[in-house]
Amino acid sequence: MPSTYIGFDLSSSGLKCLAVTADLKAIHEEAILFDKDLPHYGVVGGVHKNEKEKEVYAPVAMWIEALDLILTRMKEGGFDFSSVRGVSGAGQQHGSVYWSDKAEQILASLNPNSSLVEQLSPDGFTHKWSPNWQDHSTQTECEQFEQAAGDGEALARITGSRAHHRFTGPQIKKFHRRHPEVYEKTARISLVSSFLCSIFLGRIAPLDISDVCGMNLWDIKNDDWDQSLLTLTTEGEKGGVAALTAKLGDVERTHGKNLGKISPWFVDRFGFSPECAILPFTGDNPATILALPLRPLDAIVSLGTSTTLLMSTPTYYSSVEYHLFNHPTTRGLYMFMLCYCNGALAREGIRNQVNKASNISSGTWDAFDAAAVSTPMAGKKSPSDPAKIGVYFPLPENIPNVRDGTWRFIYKDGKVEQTEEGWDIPRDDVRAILEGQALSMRMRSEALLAPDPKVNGNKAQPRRLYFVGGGSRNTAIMQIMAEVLGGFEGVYKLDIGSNACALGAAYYATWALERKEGEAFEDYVADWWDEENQVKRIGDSYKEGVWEEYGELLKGFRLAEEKLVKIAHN
Ligand SMILES: Nc1ncnc2c1ncn2[C@@H]1O[C@H](COP(=O)(O)OP(=O)(O)O)[C@@H](O)[C@H]1O
Ligand SMILES: O=C(CO)[C@@H](O)[C@H](O)COP(=O)(O)O
Repeated sequence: MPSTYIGFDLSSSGLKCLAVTADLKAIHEEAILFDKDLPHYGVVGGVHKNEKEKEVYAPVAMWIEALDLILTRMKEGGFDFSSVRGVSGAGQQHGSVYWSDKAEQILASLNPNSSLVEQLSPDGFTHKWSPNWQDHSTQTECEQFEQAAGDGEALARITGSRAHHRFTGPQIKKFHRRHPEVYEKTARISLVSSFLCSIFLGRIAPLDISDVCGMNLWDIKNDDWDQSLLTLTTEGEKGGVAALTAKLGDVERTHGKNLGKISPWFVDRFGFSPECAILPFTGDNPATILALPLRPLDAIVSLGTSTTLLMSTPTYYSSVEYHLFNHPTTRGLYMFMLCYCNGALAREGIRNQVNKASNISSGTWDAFDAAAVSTPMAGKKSPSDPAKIGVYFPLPENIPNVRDGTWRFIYKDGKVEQTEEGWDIPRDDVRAILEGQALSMRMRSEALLAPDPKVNGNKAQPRRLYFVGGGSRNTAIMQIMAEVLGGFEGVYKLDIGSNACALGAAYYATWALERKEGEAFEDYVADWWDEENQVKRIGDSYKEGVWEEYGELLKGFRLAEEKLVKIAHN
């Protein structure tokens, strides 16, 4: 049996695991879906919601039980854990886990005859929930963060992002305001990525240098915590900054560092080699960019619960419009990200309405897809018809920062009007949601894709457009989004697209252990990259005339969004 390397993805909807060999061939995939496989937690989409307080949170015990279950299934399926040389992983970003002072001792002495959940929960934690990235309960804290830095732009210059409800700094500040005695009793705070890593390591793991940028606390350029933001976070809390930095622990600045050997619990219970190495675990989006040999101007659209647009860039050019994170493997590179709360769930909402209108009861995508491809661009049956523009936010949104709702517009002769006149609802909503989601991404990535006469001529579009995530199973969705976004070298989907994040984590583990002295991650992946088998070309993305016509529609979309922000500002 050749050596293998595994990557985990602890995402919103489930826990996924993927194993590769040193030449980056995927050999095994496994997934646990929280709603279906662990129904006793009563979650929907992996989370609980308190609508009144705009809180969204997940049970930490469910994640732990999922880990035991996924490994059990792999073992029962015949997976040979003794072949695993290294483990890495990824976690949904921004979520935090609150460990008790007993946690280190429990982690270090796990009994292989008992499950993880029996041993770690509840004594290992001071709080049994982890705030989820869909949480919108920290408006006050976000305002304080931006004021402390000067404004949103200034905060983005320091931390890579303006203040966001889901970011861990504002969440921790709210946590000690709401539960001061629980905060005080908390010995350590992990991100979801370092939480999962800690279980494998048998001690609390350091935070990852990329994932730490999702906290609004890390000064990216100075490579350290921002002291004034830590002070703000701990305001009114008697332990102050010293207590918080002790709870947060170290941030691992060495990319690909071998953090130590796997905890004996995994050796005894599942047959891992005692020599198996644990590598840093990063955020789900940083891990996704590791699943492909991304070059400058290549863009990934990840169609998961959240919908994200990801790029790798050497330029630290911050803005309130998007996020910059440290690249997970390469110093001096940054990950550019747009992240929408209303991704897959919003698309599913329209799908359900279309199915209901056609008396289709199951969650199939056929009627949605048929409506998507048979509706003309912007719902215009003839050139003189007004264009239809729709914005669908079943959840409050970050981009732009507005409340939940649905807004329909028509656009003609340079003017937008909010109206449902002429709309065939829900049929026209299908094309409108896909175009609207892609137009928003196009509008906000234009600066990074600035025209370059040597590369993309005079068109602000990506080189290659890659689709990943659950929605990359859907050709109609990808086709329409690709027409809006362009991609002068074509549109591709990753073969294991619905598991890109776990794949990126498995590549990270492989590179960390197998690289030659000083070999960059990009070079390692490029050496083993098998274009024919790892990606599928879906077609030409840039269609002359179509992309330009969407450029015209973008002017209407911009006006519609301006109107919307006025009506629905959070
Ligand atoms: N055939 C399909 N067409 C469109 N969307 C799909 C299809 N299959 C799955 N999805 C979407 O993929 C989403 C899950 O994607 P995934 O990347 O696994 O999510 P996450 O990593 O956020 O947990 C589901 O919410 C579903 O809407
Ligand atoms: O909040 C963000 C990124 O800022 C989300 O992308 C989360 O990281 C969770 O993603 P999924 O589990 O939905 O893919």
